[in-house]
Amino acid sequence: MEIIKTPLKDCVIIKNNIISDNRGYFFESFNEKKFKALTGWDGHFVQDNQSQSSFSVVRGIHFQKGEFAQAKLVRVVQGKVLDVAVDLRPGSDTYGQHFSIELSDDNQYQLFVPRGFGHGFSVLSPTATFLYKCDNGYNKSAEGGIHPLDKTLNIDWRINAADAILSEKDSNAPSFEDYLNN
Ligand SMILES: Cc1cn([C@H]2C[C@H](O)[C@@H](COP(=O)(O)OP(=O)(O)O[C@H]3O[C@H](C)C(=O)[C@H](O)[C@H]3O)O2)c(=O)[nH]c1=O
Repeated sequence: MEIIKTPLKDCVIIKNNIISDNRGYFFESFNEKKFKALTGWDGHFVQDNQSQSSFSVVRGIHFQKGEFAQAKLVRVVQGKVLDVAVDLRPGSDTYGQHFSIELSDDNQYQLFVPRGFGHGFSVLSPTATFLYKCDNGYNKSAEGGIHPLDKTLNIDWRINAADAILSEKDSNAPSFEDYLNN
């Protein structure tokens, strides 16, 4: 396992050690001791989630508020997505900035999205199966969101925005400006 820093402090890429042989491949998809030693993170994951989406779906930008905020360790086990983390930490030098990375069953990269970030992804393959660990449980009443096509965030989802498939919740999410003003 190798940690690669991103321009957003504490948001890091995990490059896994893929062990291949004549049968296929093996890698440790999560090892708490190694992960904590390499990242310095002192949290604990309590929930695993899985979703499957079709091409051109965009899920996000989501976060949970306050004490219910979640750090996430995200990966793709089938297909390819563009994964995006948005720094929403008050006082952060990179507040409002985002980092995007292609996660796929080919590169087997993972992204650690700390608490205080918004998160979303777009699907670049016919289907994508997305898994992620959370260090805090789901709390519907603490959910927050920003419209993924927001002009201020100006995220290039690498799909045709006009074809983006959004949930009703995401279609009605506030703009970044409205988020800032609330
Ligand atoms: C997140 C979550 C959802 N749900 C239920 C609520 C809905 O009935 C259904 C779908 O929820 P939602 O449309 O919010 O799912 P996504 O759009 O995939 O949202 C997730 O994907 C983006 C990219 C994220 O980063 C968030 O972790 C998460 O919000 O699952 C649960 O029962 N537990 C959960 O932890």
